[in-house]
Amino acid sequence: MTTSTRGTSKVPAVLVLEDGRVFRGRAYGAVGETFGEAVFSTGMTGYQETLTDPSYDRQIVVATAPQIGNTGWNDEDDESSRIWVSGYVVRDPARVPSNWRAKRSLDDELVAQNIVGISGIDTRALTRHLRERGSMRSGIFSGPQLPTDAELVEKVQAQPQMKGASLYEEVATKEAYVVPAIGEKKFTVAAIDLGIKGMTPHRMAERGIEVHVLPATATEEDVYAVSPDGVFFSNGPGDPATAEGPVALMTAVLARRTPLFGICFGNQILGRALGFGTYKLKYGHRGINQPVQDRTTGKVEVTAHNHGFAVDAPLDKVSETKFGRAEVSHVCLNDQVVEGLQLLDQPAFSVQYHPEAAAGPHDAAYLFDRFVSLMEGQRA
Ligand SMILES: NC(=O)CC[C@H](N)C(=O)O
Repeated sequence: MTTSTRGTSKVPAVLVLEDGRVFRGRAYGAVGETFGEAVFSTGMTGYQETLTDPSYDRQIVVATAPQIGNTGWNDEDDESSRIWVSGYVVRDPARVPSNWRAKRSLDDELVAQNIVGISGIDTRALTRHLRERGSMRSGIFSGPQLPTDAELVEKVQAQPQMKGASLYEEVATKEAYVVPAIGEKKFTVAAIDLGIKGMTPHRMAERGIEVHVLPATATEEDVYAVSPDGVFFSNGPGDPATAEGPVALMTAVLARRTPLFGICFGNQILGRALGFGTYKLKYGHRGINQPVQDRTTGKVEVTAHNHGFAVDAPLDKVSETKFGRAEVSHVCLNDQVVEGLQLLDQPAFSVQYHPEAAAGPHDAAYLFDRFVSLMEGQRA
């Protein structure tokens, strides 16, 4: 049974990590139990976009910003049809949301969508722990009577790991749909939904692209049935090493030399289609303040990230792949992680981060223009 906590709950809650560390707090949102990979996000704004991003499926998100919920919940900013995080960890929840667009409080929305959270946690200590030990399996448990910590740790340790998890089919649309171009239609794009965020087709539509969003299981025939000028592969949850179907589809698209753009999971799939490996980062990149350098121009941009895996490609040389020469186009300046790939002999590129970034920043929006240029180039 779930009840609203309104940020003032007295119901005890615990966050339990798989290495045995336990944080005690109070119930926030729905009361009950939930499991997921504990990951921290450094965004100080945009929690509604974060919580509704399908790439957070099966993750318990820790907000490093100490106050959460101040602007409540509105009917405009969702990135998909529901909240996908499996749990939410905050320090100091707002008791009274205040924003002209707010329709309800964040904790009421968490209750309505049955999302178990915890508040009153020292999120700074927790983040430092995850930074030192790495992201790990965790659980939130709330209620008047909780089992012993040892029993809860055992429950957490029985959960599946994120490494090896195949989740994109679970979150993707089952039916194809069309997002019409805004203004004059200039291009048609087939977008493979692996967990797509609503802002992505919108950013394309703003540039005169009619976007045909196709299920994750779409075939080469489904893609070419819409006569696309370009093909897009979206962000998505889980381990890219499991994405055999999308890698095979992308390989077919590359063989036909159709202009191609990928974001996040889509970047990892391009990496794999080119023959690179992927690996799990210790604690990932999540937030809206990550510095990335576009090595093709030398410019540095501040960007939105949400990834726990990365592509293993050489930074210091052009690679020969079965689709010609490829290079690392973007790199994260915090840790030199690969943040983008581009082919030099055909029109295809991808980035590991989020140019659609609904909550901003918008430094990377030029990447959608780059995609448009590739499609224009192919027509010329
Ligand atoms: N936002 C995404 O597409 C994330 C991709 C992948 N699930 C990762 O964690 O790296």
